[in-house]
Amino acid sequence: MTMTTGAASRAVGFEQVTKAYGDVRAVDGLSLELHPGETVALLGPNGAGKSTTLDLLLGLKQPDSGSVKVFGTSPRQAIVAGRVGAMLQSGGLMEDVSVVELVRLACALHPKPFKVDDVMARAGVSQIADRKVNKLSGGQAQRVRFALATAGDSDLIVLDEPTTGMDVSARQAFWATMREQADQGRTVLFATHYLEEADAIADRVLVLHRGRLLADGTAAEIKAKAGARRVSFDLEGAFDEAALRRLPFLTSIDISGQTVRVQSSDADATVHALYGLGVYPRNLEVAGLGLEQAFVAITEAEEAKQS
Ligand SMILES: Nc1ncnc2c1ncn2[C@@H]1O[C@H](COP(=O)(O)OP(=O)(O)OP(=O)(O)O)[C@@H](O)[C@H]1O
Repeated sequence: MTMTTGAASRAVGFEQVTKAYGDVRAVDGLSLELHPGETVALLGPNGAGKSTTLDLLLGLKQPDSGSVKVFGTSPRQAIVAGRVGAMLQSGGLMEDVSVVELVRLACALHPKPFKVDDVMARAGVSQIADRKVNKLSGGQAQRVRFALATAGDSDLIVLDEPTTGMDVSARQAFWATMREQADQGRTVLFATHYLEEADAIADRVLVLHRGRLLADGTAAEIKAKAGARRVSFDLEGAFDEAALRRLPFLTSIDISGQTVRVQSSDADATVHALYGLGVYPRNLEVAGLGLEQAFVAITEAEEAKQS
């Protein structure tokens, strides 16, 4: 991938990056470029390489080969320059300090800090300013990590499973704030297992599998890539279950009483064949896959290819 000098200084790029632990290739020839103002979700099954990718991006791990550039410099240089804010899953919070003391420290360390009160308010931790950080609930600790990640005017915000442990209103407030950050031209990259969040929030979705990029596009493009559609209908009276199971292009079928739900790689052909069985389906619905089903279809197809 080649970038012009101006674009390179604004972009975040992985070029043919590989990182192995013994025999396990956690990241395997990964190339991608992230742009200002993008909100990007990083998805993948357990062990796909998401955390390793974020660690490489933050300079916490070094690639075995390939290069990681953050705004045209190394991840370390970008962090020292205050261009990166991060919220990691495991990042322990200091013991025995209060929330406001910790946020003050993060602001003091940032080259382009925001006002402590603003950071606290944005992260929704003003009410617990004097609480010791080792006495916080899981969701409160996440909000404090969020405050630390947004203590200054960074250009890239990296979030690993940011909403784990947050209640519904905390999640909504969190994502509204992240949307503002992206609207102001920052790049927001988050790894998540909550596919509905990726669907609702991300402009771009990256699907990792065994360290490789399986899909890269909008949520709608990823759903289309999976190809399959959902068909559901009700049948009256007795019907031939075996014949239903033999319908063409089915990738899955679930028969529950009189209700049948199938997933088909060619819904038109499946529905046509259904009428050919001489049954009269009621409440027939044909719908695209949700991001979660598309994700499962894409990763399972890849597993099947590799085994
Ligand atoms: N320090 C390590 N030593 C050895 N193997 C590791 C190490 N860290 C990660 N791995 C392996 O590398 C692969 C990628 O792990 P990684 O944590 O990046 O995946 P992930 O997508 O973040 O997974 P999860 O969704 O479970 O958090 C896995 O097979 C994991 O077992």
